Order: sequence, then C-alpha cells, then structure tokens
Amino acid sequence: MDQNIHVAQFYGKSQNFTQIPRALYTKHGVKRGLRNEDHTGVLVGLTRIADVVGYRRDADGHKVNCEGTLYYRGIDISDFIKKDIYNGYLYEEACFLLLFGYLPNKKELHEFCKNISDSYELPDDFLEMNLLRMPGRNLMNKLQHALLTLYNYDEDPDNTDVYQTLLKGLNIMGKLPSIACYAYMSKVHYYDRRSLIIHYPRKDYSTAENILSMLRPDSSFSEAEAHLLDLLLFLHADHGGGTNSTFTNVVVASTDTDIYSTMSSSIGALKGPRHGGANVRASKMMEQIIDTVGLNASEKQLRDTVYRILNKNFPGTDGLVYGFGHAVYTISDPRAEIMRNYCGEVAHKKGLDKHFDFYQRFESVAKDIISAEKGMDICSNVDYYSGFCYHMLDIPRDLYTPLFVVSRLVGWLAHNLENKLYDGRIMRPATKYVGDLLPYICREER
Ligand SMILES: CC(=O)SCCNC(=O)CCNC(=O)[C@H](O)C(C)(C)COP(=O)(O)OP(=O)(O)OC[C@H]1O[C@@H](n2cnc3c(N)ncnc32)[C@H](O)[C@@H]1OP(=O)(O)O
Ligand SMILES: O=C([O-])CC(=O)C(=O)O
Repeated sequence: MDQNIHVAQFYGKSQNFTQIPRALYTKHGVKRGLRNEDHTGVLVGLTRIADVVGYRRDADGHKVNCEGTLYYRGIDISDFIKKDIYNGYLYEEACFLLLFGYLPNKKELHEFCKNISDSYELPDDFLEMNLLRMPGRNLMNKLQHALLTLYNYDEDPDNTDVYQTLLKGLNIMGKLPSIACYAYMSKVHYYDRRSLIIHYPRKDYSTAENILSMLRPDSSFSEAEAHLLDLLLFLHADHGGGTNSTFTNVVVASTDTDIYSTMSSSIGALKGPRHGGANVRASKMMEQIIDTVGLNASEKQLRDTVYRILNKNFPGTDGLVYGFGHAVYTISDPRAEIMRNYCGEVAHKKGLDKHFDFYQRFESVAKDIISAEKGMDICSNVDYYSGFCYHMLDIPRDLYTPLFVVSRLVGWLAHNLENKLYDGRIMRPATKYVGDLLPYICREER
C-alpha cells in the first residue's frame, strides 16, 4: 500500500478547512504577488542602484507601456555597449559601479579587479572536500551548499557590519566562478563518468576569461568568446530591488543573519523556473520545438506550437512559454534586445545562422500570440537568448543558471548593503487571518 495514502486522505479532507476564496484577497485589498491591479509592483523600498523601466505614467497616472530600459546607477546599460571601445572587464566595471555608485577610473578599476582576483583561490582542501568528494546533481543546490560551507572557512562569519559584509561579498564573488565550474566538473565526472578536468583560475584573467578557461579542456578561447561572456555577465549583474532573488536577499539579510545564509537564500530563489531557472527551461523548450518542427518550420507550424504550449499540449511544457513575460518590461526587455543584436555575428561564425533565424522567428510569433491571448504586452526576456548565447560558447546547460548567480551576486550584495545602510528595519509585512475562531475539542470527543 502507498505509504502516503493517509496523507492523501488528510490532504483531501483539509480543503474543507483551509480554502481561501480568491474574492477575499480583493475584499481585504491584498496585493497577490505584491502586485497592483495594473500588474505593477507594490512599492517596497527605495534604491539608487538600478532602475528597471518598462512603462511610464501619463498625466492621469495611468500606466503607459514603453520600450524597456535598464539603468545601472543612472547609466543606460546600452551606453556601455560600444563595440569599438571594448577593453574587457566590462562585468567588473559594472560591479564597481553597482557597489560604489560611480564609474571607476583606470587605476581604481585595476585595484578593484586585483582585489577580486586575489580571492580567486579557494581555501585549502575546499575543492577536494566539498566539491570532488561531494558531487551534486543540481549545481544550484551545490552552489548553496558550497556557500554555506564557506561560512566555516571564515574566522568571523557572523559579522554583519556593512563594511565587513562588503569584504565578505567580494571574497565570495572572486570564488564563485571556480566553485561553479568545479561543481560542474565534479558532477559530470561522477554521474556521467567523464574525465575530470580541473584548471586553476588565472589572476591575470577576468571573470569571463577564467570561466571559459576553466571549462575548456585545453583552456583556450577566443577574444570574441570572452567578449560575449563578459557581456552576458554584465547584462545579468543587477535588476533593481524588486526582483525576487534580490528581494529575498534583502528580506533575509534584514534579520541580521550571516551573508552566507543570505546569498544561499537568493540562489534558492533564482533557481526557480519562473525566475533565473527560466534560462534552462527556455533552452530545453527551444530544443524540443526545433526537434519537433525543424529549423525550416513554417509560420503556421510556429503558431500551432505556441498554442500547443499555452494549452499544455506540447511535450515538456506546462502552459508557460519560457523566456517570455516580465513583471516590469512590457514592449521589450533591453537585455534581450542587446543579446539579439550580438547573437547574429557570433552565430554566423559558429555556423548557427539557421538556429538564430529560428529563434527570431519564434520570438516574433510567440510575442504576438501570448500578448493577444493574455490581453497585454508580453515580450521576450533576458532568459530567451541567454541559453542560445551560452550554447554558442559551448557552455553546458547545467551552468546556465549558476552563471546567472555568478553575475547577479554583485546585485544582491549591493542591495543588501544599501538596505543595511539606509533602511535597516527587519522586513515584517502582515497577513490577515480569515479563518474561524474555534474551541479546542478533546481527542475523546472528536
Ligand atoms: C530573470 C527573470 O526572472 S526573467 C523572467 C523569467 N521567467 C520566464 O521566462 C517564465 C515565463 N514567464 C512567466 O512566468 C511570467 O511572465 C513572469 C513570472 C516572468 C512574470 O509574471 P507576472 O508578471 O506575474 O505575469 P502576469 O500575471 O502579468 O501575466 C499575466 C498573464 O499572462 C500569463 N503569462 C505571462 N507570461 C507568460 C508566458 N511566458 N507564457 C504564457 N503565459 C504567460 C500569466 O500566466 C497570466 O495569465 P493568466 O491571467 O491567465 O493567469
Ligand atoms: O526583474 C525581474 O523580475 C526578473 C529579472 O528580469 C531579473 O531578475 O533579471
């Protein structure tokens, strides 16, 4: 007999006692998902770190959808993307800006990068004890585990002073890329019986260069590849204080717990397929679609596929078209726009023109259909093209969301510090009790 049969019965019966009718949320003015009626987010904080713009307000206060813009400390991210002046270390430059609020001069950027690269090295035995001896099936969970373990290597781990948090955060930033790459190597060595490859990080390499060098068997990569990965890390670095994993960070940090617990909570949030985990779902979905309809699919086939996904009638899908939709962006997500613009050139070099073309055609059809079906503007988001870019860089799917962590850790840190400095209260909203008040009945009388 199924050992959970009784739990199933209790669960079935419980619905009579636990149900909360949807109308009560409206009655009590509860903002489900911390969202207003017009889908905009409830204001939960102030920030000077990043601004995510997907709509404006007209003179009457009505929401007017617009092309998306993302600002890091007031600077439009697309202003950073000038191919002719690319000098590497774009991601590190953004990290400096997000953390300290101003653009570094050359010397400051150099010192900052040195500070991070001085932390590349993992503590003695960390690799052997925590990654090679304990491979994990899911790298996001493994990252959480590794971060929580780093606590034990810190002599003063519970010190939550703002400056100490900054130093601890920079130390974690330096170590995370190798932890992610080694966790992957350990996983495929143990579970897939592949050869174990461990390359040490090089201090003269940027974060992007090191990731490519640690992942490639011969450590080699081209400048164009490093540039693309640097750009991807840059684009994922922050997204304001409202995004789920950053809000999680701020909520957890507001209890004054240690930074290792805080960052690990954010990783748990980012893993979810409606958030950062969407990059894996989108990539699998696109693979399945291409396998089913082929790269030369007609527009009708693409349309039918989108409807099948929405109707939960397409293998491996659950009604959501992953890589589409956003809580703030409406007409476009600027990161998806930038990625699309960069993809073409690299796709051409890699012989993936037809795949890129398919992604663009599917994007256009999906965007139109979902928007029409849901009666609102729905665009592709950052997770739509990122998997395609990682694929072009031969980065395995297992690492797509972990690389989001590597990049976003700086955003989590910046918001964590900002809230410690300027808000500082424990986050403690309220819920309204809508059940009955009942007497306690002795067991013998039930
Ligand atoms: C890094 C990031 O986190 S970017 C987001 C990554 N996530 C994804 O790509 C997953 C797919 N997308 C989604 O699940 C959503 O669009 C989210 C979670 C990103 C945003 O959610 P919300 O802002 O709550 O969406 P919202 O409530 O405004 O959506 C309105 C309607 O459109 C639907 N919808 C939104 N996006 C999609 C989608 N991609 N596919 C199908 N339906 C969608 C919602 O289910 C909802 O339908 P309903 O009214 O029938 O219940
Ligand atoms: O802002 C959001 O809700 C999700 C997102 O795009 C991000 O975190 O990058």
